[in-house]
Amino acid sequence: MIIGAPRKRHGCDRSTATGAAELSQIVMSEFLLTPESAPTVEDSGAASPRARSRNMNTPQSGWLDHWPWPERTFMERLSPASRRDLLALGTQRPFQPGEVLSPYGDPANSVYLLRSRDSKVSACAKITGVDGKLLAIRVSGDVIGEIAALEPSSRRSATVTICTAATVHRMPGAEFLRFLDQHPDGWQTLCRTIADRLAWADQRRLDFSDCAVTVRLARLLVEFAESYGRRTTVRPNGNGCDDGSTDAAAWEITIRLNYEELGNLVGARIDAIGLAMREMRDLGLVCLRNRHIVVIDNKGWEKYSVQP
Ligand SMILES: Nc1ncnc2c1ncn2[C@@H]1O[C@@H]2COP(=O)(O)O[C@H]2[C@H]1O
Repeated sequence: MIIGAPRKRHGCDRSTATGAAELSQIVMSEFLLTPESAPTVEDSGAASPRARSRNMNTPQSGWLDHWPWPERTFMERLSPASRRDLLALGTQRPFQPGEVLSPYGDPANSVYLLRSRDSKVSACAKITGVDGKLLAIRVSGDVIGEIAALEPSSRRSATVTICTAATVHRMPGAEFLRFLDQHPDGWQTLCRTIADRLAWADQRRLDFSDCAVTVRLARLLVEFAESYGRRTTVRPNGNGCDDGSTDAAAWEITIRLNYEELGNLVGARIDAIGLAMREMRDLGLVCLRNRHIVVIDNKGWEKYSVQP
């Protein structure tokens, strides 16, 4: 899933419109292409001998038959047979947070399938544009690098950085295209993924032009909580979240995002994000635990036309 494929549509009062400059910056960062060379995972050679020995072209891939792929991801949408065939392609290797999977402008065209190492914690990758601004997040079950595979003469449209320990299945672009051709649900699933991405971008642009920063952020946080939240309980104490057994139900967003990254996603400056977070904290809607944002189940979200 691409955070966040839109599930709800909301309008906003035009009186809360934000600057067109902010909007155009985000739009530009999605479409500008400037070739640039940087070392890539692909340039560092094929998979290590260890990784090759774990090539999924083995019957061992059967244990992934029951893997809990997150909802609306490429893998979740494929039929079990197609899923098995995709996992049998290419090689896999572990990645650590901070490792760059592919840099912006790179000419390589492998396709990557992201997978969590632990079925209870979703792996994530951050997608950043040429200006280093966060454009999107991909999680376990998503394919990454499909754009260059579709047009082999193009360069990577964004930098992809792993943000939690993950296993990455890598396959040559041509093999991925063959997979799509040979499986009835292949192309359809890829199109649905790209449609989600377009819809999300459209919704963000609507929000950017119509809604106040706090509303944009509230919607994003609730979407993140729905898609990537881990159920928990909290007793908010003003700043942090004290754990408690009988306290408010909440969702801890498993992906760590700083204010700058949140600002990139909703088209706002870091100080505006700080103010919006403070407002939500004061209303008992969010708190912070180990630098993870916790979204608290509270009627107060209705103020922003959302409810977790
Ligand atoms: N706006 C975006 N939203 C989600 N994923 C993206 C976005 N821009 C780029 N990507 C992904 O990042 C990858 C970078 O390499 P590719 O251009 O081959 O394919 C790209 C997509 O898989």
